[in-house]
Amino acid sequence: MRPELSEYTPIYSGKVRELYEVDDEHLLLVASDRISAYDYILDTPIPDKGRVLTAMSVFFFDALGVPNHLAGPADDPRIPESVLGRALITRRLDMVPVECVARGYLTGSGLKEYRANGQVCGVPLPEGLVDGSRIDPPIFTPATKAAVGDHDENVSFERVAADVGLDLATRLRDLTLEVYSSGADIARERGIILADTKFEFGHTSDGDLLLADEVLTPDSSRYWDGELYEPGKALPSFDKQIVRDWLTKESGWSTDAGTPPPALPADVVERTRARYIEAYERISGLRFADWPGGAA
Ligand SMILES: CCOC(=O)Cn1cc(-c2ncnc(N)c2C#N)cn1
Repeated sequence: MRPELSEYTPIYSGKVRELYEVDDEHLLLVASDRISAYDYILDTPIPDKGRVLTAMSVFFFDALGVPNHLAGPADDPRIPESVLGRALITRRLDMVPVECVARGYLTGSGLKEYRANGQVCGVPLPEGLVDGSRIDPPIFTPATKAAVGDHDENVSFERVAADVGLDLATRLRDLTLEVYSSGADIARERGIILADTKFEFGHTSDGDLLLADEVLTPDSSRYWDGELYEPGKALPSFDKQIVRDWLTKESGWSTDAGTPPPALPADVVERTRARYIEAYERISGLRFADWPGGAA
């Protein structure tokens, strides 16, 4: 008999995920079906999004072989039925307050900084790069965690070293670049480009540094369709572009409307759900139908 979610104490609620306390040593990390676009949380959920992204995290945690915070399988008996398949039991860590970002392609806030001063987070880049340019080797571009609703602030490696110490900053950079490169190689072999990603790390009570949070999901990374990539061509988001295009080209809403986006039509929801499942099955080589928590 699985416990009810109400038996666990909620300790954190993000835009699309929640964290609960299971006991002194363990947490329950829950991924919702909510989707964000243009800094709004949309009213319309994408069925199974939480389960697909949880499956992606587990695939990468297993594939990357890096010490991490997972403390049980996807069907762990401590996971309530209501969130089975979109929740994981994790070790409770002392989180390092750094958003550990790796970039293999120049876009987003990195591109904005590059255009202003030819570097990103203090890392100088070659001249002449444009939106979508490859950054090889990838770079570590950390950020400080912003308050809910704000954007994270890009900071330099030196600032991270000043905040957490040079040794830990160096380990965070090395691990971030190693894990990103390994994950990006796996995805690229299967036709999907992970342009950039954000990791979080934490310490155990014994002082071990573990990879935490979600890893290499479409919510923590930019997913691009490798078949569409051309050097210097910024790509639409593999998972969110259907929603973005409907919102800005068909719904009558616009990002400067000053009003929340409208509800999504059923076909946009279903095509978006299918894109998440396609990304998971292509990258993992596994069937989403085999993942726990599906309709009985
Ligand atoms: C709702 C999702 O959580 C976050 O966005 C960031 N966050 C992570 C923790 C955390 N805290 C202790 N131990 C952990 N294993 C974790 C993890 N993961 C807190 N906030």
